[in-house]
Amino acid sequence: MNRIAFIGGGNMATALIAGMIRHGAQPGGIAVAEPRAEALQELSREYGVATYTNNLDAAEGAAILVLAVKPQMMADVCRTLRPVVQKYRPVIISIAAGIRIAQIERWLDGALPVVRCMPNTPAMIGAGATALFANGRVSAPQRAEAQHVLDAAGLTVWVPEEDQLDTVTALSGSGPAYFFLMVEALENAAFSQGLSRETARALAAQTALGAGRMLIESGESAATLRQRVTSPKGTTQAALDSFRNDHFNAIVARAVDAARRRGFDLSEDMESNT
Ligand SMILES: NC(=O)C1=CN([C@@H]2O[C@H](COP(=O)(O)OP(=O)(O)OC[C@H]3O[C@@H](n4cnc5c(N)ncnc54)[C@H](OP(=O)(O)O)[C@@H]3O)[C@@H](O)[C@H]2O)C=CC1
Ligand SMILES: O=C(O)[C@@H]1CCC=N1
Repeated sequence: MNRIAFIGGGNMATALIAGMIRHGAQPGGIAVAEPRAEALQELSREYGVATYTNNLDAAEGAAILVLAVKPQMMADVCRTLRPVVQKYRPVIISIAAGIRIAQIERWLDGALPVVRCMPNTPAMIGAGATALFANGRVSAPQRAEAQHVLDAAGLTVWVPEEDQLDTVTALSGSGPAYFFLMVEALENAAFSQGLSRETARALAAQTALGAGRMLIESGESAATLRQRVTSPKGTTQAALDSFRNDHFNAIVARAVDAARRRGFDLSEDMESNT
């Protein structure tokens, strides 16, 4: 694997680095730049990667540059990286929600190979889901390298249009939070009916795990698996009827649309602020 540098050493960068190391990447080939000294110490101690407080030092000579800072930081971070990017012309991988490839190229001052992707936090345990999109300047070997980095975090899929990444962000990027919210709500409902907090939490979490594994391992659709739980006129039917009466599908569709629109707004905000 070519030398890779991460700009930003927060949650997602750490998750991706952990995956790469688990899959046999050499720590010496991974550099991370990050302002927080404690985060750098932890990355160095845990994974043995090279750590820097200066972005340019980390990016020096890298063939792959992963931009893993908040969307609001992207313009400033890209501008400071210009000299090293123009010198080495690495493939750029951006994981920032909303930020467009055209913006990244403009902030980095030139036409560059850029892969924009959207991973999610289950990458921390190798169970991530990532969608990727590459611009026309990404070569086949660079595309394979980008995929290799994200493969270490879990499932990867390529999407044919960049705009689809806003929907991906609203689905799988933010999605873990929706399932956590559901588990919290189930836990609270069972607690209010008299189960202990501990028991409610354990049963809700294990139910999420079991349902998730069945979705992946059974090869059957969510609808089929749902129907198999639902005895006619039984308890599940009562709950599902209640969800339906409360317009569950419409609630979810509105939430996913809000997330998608927020992704679009994040890039627009950067236009007005930069
Ligand atoms: N969290 C998630 O579920 C997902 C996040 N993403 C995307 O990943 C990106 C990172 O998110 P996440 O890891 O959650 O955020 P974090 O805040 O955990 O990580 C970002 C890191 O970048 C550091 N940083 C800030 N300024 C700079 C700078 N100028 N140069 C280098 N590093 C800097 C931050 O340090 P400090 O804390 O000191 O500011 C922080 O440690 C975002 O763009 C987000 O949209 C994508 C998919 C899922
Ligand atoms: O909430 C966010 O903006 C980021 C992107 C996807 C998940 N977390």
